[in-house]
Amino acid sequence: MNKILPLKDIRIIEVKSEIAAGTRGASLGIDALKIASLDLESDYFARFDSEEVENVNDILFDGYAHPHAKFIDGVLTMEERVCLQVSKVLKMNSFPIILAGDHSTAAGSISGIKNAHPDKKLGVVWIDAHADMHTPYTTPSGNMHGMPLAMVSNTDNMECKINDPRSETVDLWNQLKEVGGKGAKINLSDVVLISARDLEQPEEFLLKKHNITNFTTQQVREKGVEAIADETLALLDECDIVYVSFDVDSMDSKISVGTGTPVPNGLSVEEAKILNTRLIKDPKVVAWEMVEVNPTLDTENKMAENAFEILEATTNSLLGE
Ligand SMILES: NC(=[NH2+])NCCC[C@H](N)C(=O)O
Ligand SMILES: [Mn+2]
Repeated sequence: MNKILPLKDIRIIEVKSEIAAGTRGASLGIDALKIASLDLESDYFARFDSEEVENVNDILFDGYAHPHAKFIDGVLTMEERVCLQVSKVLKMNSFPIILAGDHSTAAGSISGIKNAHPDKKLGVVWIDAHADMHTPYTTPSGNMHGMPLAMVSNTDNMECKINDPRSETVDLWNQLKEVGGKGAKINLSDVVLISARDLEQPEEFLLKKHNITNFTTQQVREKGVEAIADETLALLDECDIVYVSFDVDSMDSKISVGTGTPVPNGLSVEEAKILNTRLIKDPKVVAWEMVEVNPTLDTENKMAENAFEILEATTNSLLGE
């Protein structure tokens, strides 16, 4: 193992939270990545400082009280904690690489970025099988990992209302939208989706309403991964800074067995690697996140090994290696 001194000050933020997923085990994803790094004989986790955000996973034992926003009280606590940590790392002039369990805490990451850069226009690249734009009023499952982009864009999507959440749920939802400061942290029109292929009607509605681009897996193949990365960044041209969120379920269900909501027709490991390594080279990108590795659904830690390869390659690309 050869030690390489980091050029940029990278800080790893570990968020072992899994309360907002529909299946159990995503909190173990970060440790699965560490095991993968050892099996692949990498010194990755010795190279960077890392800090863990304390989780509230114990509330899972009590059962949920809000059917249209399961464990929303815990989600609120986690968003606040992640927001604080991400904001702190950015204010230290470091680059946060966030390794998280379920995708809901990406709302905390985005709020933290906005908190550190209140005057900058923030764009989001969301590489995911899902659009994660539901609200308690539209969710088919009540799982809040399907809602982070609605939380940070101050979206209720009442036009597509199908659920009637209780007033206690609505109160907590309104508090969630205020984490890191009042009002929207991003505009949905400043989101680019890549490989989102399992959307419900309320999300399709938002895509149309805000003119959101969703590059399909087929387009990635036809145009080439590099071209898609460049087009994505060009679409966010008016944004001052960019956050990249990589949900491992963006990869095809043949490889993404070890994740809670796998979907066919996704990216290959190689495509995901090229995409992330290319995107992170853009100086506008201020934070990168990987989520939803769930080793309890996997065999022989395959997903974490693939995901780790992408993590290491992406980090090296950031460092210019
Ligand atoms: N981050 C994720 N894996 N999200 C999956 C969301 C699935 C579905 N749209 C739901 O709301 O339940
Ligand atoms: Mn997701």
